[in-house]
Amino acid sequence: MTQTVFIDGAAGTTGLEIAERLAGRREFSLLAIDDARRKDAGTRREALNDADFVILCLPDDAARDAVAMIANDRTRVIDASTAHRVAPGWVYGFPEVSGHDAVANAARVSNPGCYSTGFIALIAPLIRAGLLPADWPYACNAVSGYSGGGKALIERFEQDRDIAWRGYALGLGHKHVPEMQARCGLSIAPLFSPSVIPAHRGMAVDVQLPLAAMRNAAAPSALRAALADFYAASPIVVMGEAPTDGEMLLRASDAGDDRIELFVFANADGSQARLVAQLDNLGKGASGACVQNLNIMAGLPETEGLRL
Ligand SMILES: NC(=O)C1=CN([C@@H]2O[C@H](COP(=O)(O)OP(=O)(O)OC[C@H]3O[C@@H](n4cnc5c(N)ncnc54)[C@H](OP(=O)(O)O)[C@@H]3O)[C@@H](O)[C@H]2O)C=CC1
Ligand SMILES: CC(=O)N[C@@H](CCC(=O)OP(=O)(O)O)C(=O)O
Repeated sequence: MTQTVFIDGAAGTTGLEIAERLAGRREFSLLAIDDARRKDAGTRREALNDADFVILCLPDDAARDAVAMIANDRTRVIDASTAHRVAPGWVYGFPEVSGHDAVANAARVSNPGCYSTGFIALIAPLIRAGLLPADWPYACNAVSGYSGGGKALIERFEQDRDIAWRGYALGLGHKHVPEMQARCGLSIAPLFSPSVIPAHRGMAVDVQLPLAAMRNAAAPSALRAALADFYAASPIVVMGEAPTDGEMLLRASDAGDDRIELFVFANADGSQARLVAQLDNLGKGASGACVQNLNIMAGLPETEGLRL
């Protein structure tokens, strides 16, 4: 049976990429609203209540408003915004970490932030396995392609070709920190330093571990083995091949896909390690993850329509 999907915010960066991934899928039909009425509350309310599934690709306040407009208990929601990622009653839409069954049975799913996806993929399984401490002040650097900032940041980077690097969230209060802390079960908020590079898409998330100074931290080989074991069944979260030439590259021309690759690097005596996740901010970092969650909620194979 065909199920109906309404993407609220379909003209935005994340929404457009979801629509592309759903194009040609016979299991779903998209409810479209006239472009001139896409911000009209009455038109949206009708579509929000008609659809079997709603995917919110909106700023946080508009996402909260959209949820409040749903007046039936049939419509199921995936919210790509930050609004509900640590909210009670919402399942965190990272099935590999939250559990596929939890997502499959949920009425409300919050799609993870792009940076959070990298951090949580690396850290959550290792904390759970007792191989890293939950009470360590983790530090994380990350770079993102500018599409991570939506239409406004795309326009800015495409108009000012002179920006080579943009550091931000300099008050150390990036909006992804609460979900990183909560979903990894950390007692101390991670110190998170994001930045943007002049590439349309792509992301690297990098966690530095001074293992010798940490209580109850396992050796790099054990960290690598535990991540490989935890994600062994996943076609989406995979261990990357260690580069043989000593460098990792993000290429501005990279088309991206919906996987995330994890790496564990270490020094010779194993006293220091770096955990690195490489992903597409618009793939597993946003639109790919939305489609994966939609598939699971609809009882379909999780990789249908994904770019793997
Ligand atoms: N880009 C990314 O890599 C990621 C984005 N996200 C999240 O996804 C959500 C969407 O982001 P993104 O696609 O990048 O942002 P964009 O700015 O590209 O798109 C947002 C869209 O929402 C529309 N919109 C704004 N307010 C309303 C409203 N009241 N009613 C209806 N439509 C509205 C905008 O309209 P208009 O076209 O007129 O501006 C725009 O088309 C955000 O919460 C973002 O944080 C999450 C993970 C990664
Ligand atoms: C490069 C850039 O600006 N990135 C966005 C996060 C993108 C993302 O994950 O979005 P949400 O958490 O908003 O859903 C930012 O840092 O605000």
